[in-house]
Parts: sequence; C-alpha cells; structure tokens
Amino acid sequence: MSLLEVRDLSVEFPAGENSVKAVSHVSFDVREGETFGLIGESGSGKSVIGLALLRLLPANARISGEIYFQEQDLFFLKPSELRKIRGKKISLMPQNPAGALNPILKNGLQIEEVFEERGVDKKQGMKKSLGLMKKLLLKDPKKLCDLYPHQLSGGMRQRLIACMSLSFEPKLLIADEPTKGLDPEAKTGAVELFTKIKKDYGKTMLLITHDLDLALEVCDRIAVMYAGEIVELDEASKVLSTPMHPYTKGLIRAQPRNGLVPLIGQSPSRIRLSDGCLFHQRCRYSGIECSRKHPEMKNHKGGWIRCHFQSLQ
Ligand SMILES: Nc1ncnc2c1ncn2[C@@H]1O[C@H](COP(=O)(O)OP(=O)(O)OP(=O)(O)O)[C@@H](O)[C@H]1O
Ligand code: NI
Repeated sequence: MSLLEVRDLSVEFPAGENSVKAVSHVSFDVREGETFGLIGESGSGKSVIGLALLRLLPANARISGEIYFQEQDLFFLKPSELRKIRGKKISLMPQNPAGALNPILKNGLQIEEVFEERGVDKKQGMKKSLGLMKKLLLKDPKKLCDLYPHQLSGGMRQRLIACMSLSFEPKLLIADEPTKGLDPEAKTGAVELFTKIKKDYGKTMLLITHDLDLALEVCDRIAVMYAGEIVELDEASKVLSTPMHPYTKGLIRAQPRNGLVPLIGQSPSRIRLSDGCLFHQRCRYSGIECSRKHPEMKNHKGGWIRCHFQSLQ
C-alpha cells in the first residue's frame, strides 16, 4: 500500500514576467516501509518536492497537482490538520543540519525544545530521546546533551538531528541531502544510520540525495530527476547498475569510481522549456524526434523511462 502518492506535481516560481519551472508533472508513490530515493544534479527540483510535501514552499510558489498522505489530500488540509501532520506524521531532516540547530543552546535543550513546541512533557520526551540516541549509535548521550552543537562532529550532529526528527515516531521521514558536507568516515556512518532507521525502525523514508552510494545501500526504488522532471524510475539496484536513461548513464559515469567522466553541457533554461526532450542537447543518442517532441514516461523492462529511444538501449 502507498503511504504517499504524488500525482502530477508542478511547482513554478514567478521570475519577472516569466516563471521558473522548478518541478514539472512529477508523479510517484512511496510504499509503506520502503525507502524511496530522489536523485539528480543540483537544481533538478528534489528539495522543492520535499518542501511541497510539507507545504513549506514560499507563498509565491505556484503549485498544482495532488499529494495524498494516508489517502488524505495534503493540499486541502486545514492549518490545524496540517500541524498534526507536519513534524509528527511527516518529519523532515533538513538539507542544512548546521542551520537546524541553534548554536547557543546545548544539545539537550535543543531536544527539549522539540517537545516543548509540540506541547509534550519534556521529561518524558527526553527519556525517550536518550533511548533513541543510544539506539542510533550515539555513545554517552547524557554527556552529549551537555555540549553545544559546534562541539560535535558533522556525523554526530546528523545523528542528533535524526533523533529529533524521529522523536514523534513519524510515519514518513524525509531526509534532504543527509551526507552533504560530511567527511568520508561520517558518510560511511550515515549509511549505517539510515540502514538502522530503515531496518530497526521500519520507517518509510524519502531520501533526497546526490550520494549514489548511499542511495544504493539504502533505497528500494529510485526516481532520477532532470530539470524538474522524473526521467527514470525503477528499483534502486537496477537504476544504479543498469541505467536506461541516457542522463542516468551520464550521472553514473560521472562518479569518481567510474572514471569521473563529466556530463558535457548545462541544464536547460527552466523559464522557457524546450518542446522536445529536456535532455536532448546533452544526449549522445539524440535524434530529430528528441528536439521536437517531449517524451512521456513509458513502461520499459519493468521500470519507467522518459526517452524516445529506450528500446534501442
Ligand atoms: N524560493 C525559490 N524561488 C525561486 N526559485 C527557486 C526557489 N526554490 C528553488 N528554486 C529553483 O527551483 C529549482 C529546483 O531547486 P531545488 O532546490 O529543488 O533543487 P535540488 O534538486 O534540491 O538541488 P540541490 O541538489 O542543489 O539541493 C532550481 O532551479 C532553483 O533555483
Ligand atoms: Ni536540494
């Protein structure tokens, strides 16, 4: 069963007389218990999708489509209903962990604040959090609560934020770029952390990431985004080992272990979208049709791909 259903989601931001098409006609489901990954280069629209799910986009964003969470349409919730969902049933681990912690509050107080904001007994909350911290591989949680955020390593800060995000036992955890800015050791730790959250807690997760190693280890299915659209969607192991879309192939070739072959060219303008495939100018397989006709998502070998020539690959 799907916990989350995103249907034909588009988000535009006004820019002078025009608008930036940040997300275009995105549809996907996140099934109960699964970890669903959104991958793709910077600016492809991943974070905007995460924010749209929590209705945290700025007021000037023009949003269309439908988002169902536990079969409730999130766009039609009253503010009081939305408050019940945000941070409790759906929790977001933000893209910038440093910004998520208040530098002048000791770590313990940060945790207490999460409970205080939501009118929950601090003592009870703290007790639960200490247990959670232990389980999420943070040693000596009491001592850690007595330190300030800057006294923690990047990896530890991330674990602390994970604890805060899991405090209310959310049904869905959205993690935006959890390994960004972490050193290699902390990245390995992050794989361990998310595997634990997935296996031990059975959490349903939406993982937004550039980090294909993390995606391969943790995600069940993946959607690859390019210029605001999903271009490929399938099981994570299939997408990352036998990619079908030319963009996904390029993304994987650009990984250090695959020789760091960069994708040539730049992403297209998001103000005036091309009539054709948004990737055609950078695509080595591009034909005449690709510059003229926008490809639809099609089922291919059990997965989904937006490409005119998928059957040739
Ligand atoms: N508040 C905003 N106003 C105007 N444009 C925005 C706003 N937020 C995002 N955008 C634009 O929307 C597009 C998608 O941005 P988004 O942050 O979702 O990318 P991303 O895939 O998360 O990238 P990154 O990997 O760098 O985090 C970008 O072109 C961005 O400039
Ligand atoms: Ni982002």
